[in-house]
Amino acid sequence: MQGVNHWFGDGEARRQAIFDVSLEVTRGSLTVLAGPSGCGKTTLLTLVGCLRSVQDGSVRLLGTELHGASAMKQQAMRRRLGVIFQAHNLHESLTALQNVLVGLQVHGRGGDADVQEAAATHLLNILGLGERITYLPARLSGGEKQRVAIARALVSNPAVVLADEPTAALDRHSSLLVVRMLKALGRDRGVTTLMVTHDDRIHQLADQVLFLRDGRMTAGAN
Ligand SMILES: Nc1ncnc2c1ncn2[C@@H]1O[C@H](COP(=O)(O)OP(=O)(O)OP(=O)(O)O)[C@@H](O)[C@H]1O
Repeated sequence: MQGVNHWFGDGEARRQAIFDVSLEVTRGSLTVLAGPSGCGKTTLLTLVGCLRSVQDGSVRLLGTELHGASAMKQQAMRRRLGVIFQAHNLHESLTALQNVLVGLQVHGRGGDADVQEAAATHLLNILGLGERITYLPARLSGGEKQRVAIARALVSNPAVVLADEPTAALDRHSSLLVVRMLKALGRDRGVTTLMVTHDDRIHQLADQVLFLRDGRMTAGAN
């Protein structure tokens, strides 16, 4: 990102939420975005994730400029991302496994159904949900649902993972598992993760921690 500004609302209600933000995230790294509630973390994630259009400044994602990118281009870029947001948005009528497989369909990945199912099952196993792959979300705890959403985001082998508080509902053991998994994906496959989290333990494991305050980058936690 270079010199990014962003506004919400129109007319009298128009407010600037992001002020001249520049940042760089290296391929394969785990970067944490931190800062108080309302400082603009989610806004930045949604700009990188092509979920909002860039209004001012430059956002380059995987070598592509997003400022001025067409809707089609933005859609194509979204297919290369794995997105984990706070609201899990699991389909209530689908099992854990089926919810993960939806992650592949959304990304337009064809291929052998058995291979896909094996990949999804493998991820759910690693995330400690092996016993629950046939459960509907209603029978899963908040943390279990969150892990299904994580598996869904990762199953399509995204180049970039964007995660907003992905470990908020997880205990210490599961949080560390998820972060170690993301770090391993970075090391082995060059997957880049940009994550919003308040969890200090994750800050310690990150390659880079960026702090925001009132929509501006700051030098450190304050
Ligand atoms: N859709 C919107 N319309 C108007 N204002 C918005 C909208 N989304 C965010 N804002 C405002 O922009 C600012 C940044 O919000 P944002 O959600 O990015 O903060 P955050 O750091 O992610 O907060 P939290 O940690 O509470 O999730 C806040 O002042 C918020 O009220």
